[in-house]
Amino acid sequence: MTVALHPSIDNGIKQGSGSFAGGTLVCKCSDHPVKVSVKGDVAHNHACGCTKCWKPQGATFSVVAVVPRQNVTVLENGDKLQIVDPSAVIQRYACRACGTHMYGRIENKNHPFYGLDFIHPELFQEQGSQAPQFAAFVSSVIESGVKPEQMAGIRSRLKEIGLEPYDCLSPALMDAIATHVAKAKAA
Ligand SMILES: N[C@@H](CCC(=O)N[C@@H](CSCO)C(=O)NCC(=O)O)C(=O)O
Ligand SMILES: [Zn+2]
Ligand SMILES: [Zn+2]
Repeated sequence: MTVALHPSIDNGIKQGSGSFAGGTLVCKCSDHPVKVSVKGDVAHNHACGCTKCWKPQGATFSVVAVVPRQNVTVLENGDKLQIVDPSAVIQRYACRACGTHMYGRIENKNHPFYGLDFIHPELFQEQGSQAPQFAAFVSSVIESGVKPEQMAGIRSRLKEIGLEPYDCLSPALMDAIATHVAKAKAA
């Protein structure tokens, strides 16, 4: 049986159009859904195995990307949003009714990713946003109950669909974080 990762990638990665102009993220509520507008395409889209990122029912990974925070605007039913964990680095705003995370925001101005919001592109009503590029925090799925002996199958399935598995972020993002830290130390 094929390993289930996430419904939006289990049947293969659908490439982005390359000209996605943005769209509207919609939560899972049939009544008064939360709607969030995002201007422009997403960046660094990836499958994430960490315990904190929102996953749809039954998924082992989330699919999460970043956008500039000034491009994110709550359009409708924002009164349903609440912060999941105010002490987390990424403050995730979730719908109180259905639990869907609509956006995650970093308020620490010294954080390497300050200025970027985390969103789940599968919630776009529109098609064509950037496809996932890699898989992050893969070993962390064990913290959600995956058995260590399942990891070889999970890593090989990720590679099969074109997502290189990493146990933290991708080398490019880890380099960006280290560069930020080095500059902060030198200042
Ligand atoms: N093993 C932990 C890892 C959690 C973690 O560090 N997650 C990252 C990536 S989330 C999007 O890629 C992170 O930056 N977290 C900060 C935060 O969640 O506030 C686990 O699985 O919980
Ligand atoms: Zn909802
Ligand atoms: Zn995550």
